[in-house]
Amino acid sequence: MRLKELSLQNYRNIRQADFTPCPELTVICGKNGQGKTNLLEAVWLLTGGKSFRGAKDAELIARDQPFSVLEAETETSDGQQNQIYLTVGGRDTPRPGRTAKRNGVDLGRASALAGSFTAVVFEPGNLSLVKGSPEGRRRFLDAALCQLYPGYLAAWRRYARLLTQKNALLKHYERTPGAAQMLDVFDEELARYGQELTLRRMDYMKRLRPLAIANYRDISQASEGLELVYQPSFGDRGLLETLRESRRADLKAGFSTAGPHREDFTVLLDGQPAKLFASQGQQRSTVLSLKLAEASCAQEITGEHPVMLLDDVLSELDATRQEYLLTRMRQKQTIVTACDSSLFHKTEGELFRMEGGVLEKL
Ligand SMILES: Nc1ncnc2c1ncn2[C@@H]1O[C@H](COP(=O)(O)OP(=O)(O)OP(=O)(O)O)[C@@H](O)[C@H]1O
Repeated sequence: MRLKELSLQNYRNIRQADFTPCPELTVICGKNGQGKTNLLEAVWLLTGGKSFRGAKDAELIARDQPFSVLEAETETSDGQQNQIYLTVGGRDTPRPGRTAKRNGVDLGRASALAGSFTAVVFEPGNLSLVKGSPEGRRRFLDAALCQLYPGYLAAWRRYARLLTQKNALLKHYERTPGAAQMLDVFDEELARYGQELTLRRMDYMKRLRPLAIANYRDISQASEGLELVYQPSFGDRGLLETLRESRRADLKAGFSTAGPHREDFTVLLDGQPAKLFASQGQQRSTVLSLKLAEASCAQEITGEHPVMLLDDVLSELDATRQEYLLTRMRQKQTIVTACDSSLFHKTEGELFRMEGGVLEKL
């Protein structure tokens, strides 16, 4: 996958910019708060996903403007070109929110762009993948699986809705006539969709694990070993049996205590839980290994390597780890932001400077 051109108007602090990234490594350098991440975020929006910073649509529009416009040309590895036209409109405009056209055809919501342009983003917030709550690790797997299998999102939504309903019933169990039978029905349905989610996650982990381990070995020059262990919520007897066995615990807790919404994966470094012991640099190396593995998995499954968007990736990495990344980044289209451009002078990447929302090729 490749981004050939992107032009922006009134996107956050960027009034107007024309960006032609290199087919391999492109570096956006500049001081803090100049608009480097804003540019990466704009590229990410072309995937149809929400802002990776969790921003609301209105925050994406330059402060005193009614809407922003993003126009892009992308190309797949077999030469298929797509023209993407995406607008973010304020509440009072004729097209509020994020809407998109692809090759002149109106798609309505920008989320319908999913699949036409793919990217994997690394941003400093991802560091919580290692030390943060299981929810972040589940979100990492779910986001990757939603991009790869459209059916996954549908099953996930069904499961989430059923879970909310079951939890509401558990709260009002004593006051609801026929509650036990209703719980039986919920558990059967939850098991149906939940089992699908867990099996997909485990299958994905099987692919991701060796790639992430190899990436970590390369990044760290084999100075320590990564291991990932998925913890499914059920064993050979299946999810339905586990849900039935958890009934008493569910009633006591007032919520559903078992299922894919409680699963997690453990990250180990040299056999020790990274959650407890990983240093800043080791956390960063772990997340990078996972993100690079995510991109390789996508290529294995879809045939298309996503564009890598790496925000402030090199800080806290020692010189050996930085060098490994800089050489590896050359192989696929990668857009990196950095405050310190000197690191990139040894590479063949193209350099841009972002200053006060103005992008300039160096
Ligand atoms: N909707 C908006 N309208 C105008 N300016 C905005 C808007 N949203 C954010 N900004 C401005 O964008 C700037 C931040 O840009 P960005 O997050 O891209 O910084 P950065 O160059 O990546 O910096 P750092 O190196 O610190 O991460 C801030 O000055 C902020 O005020």
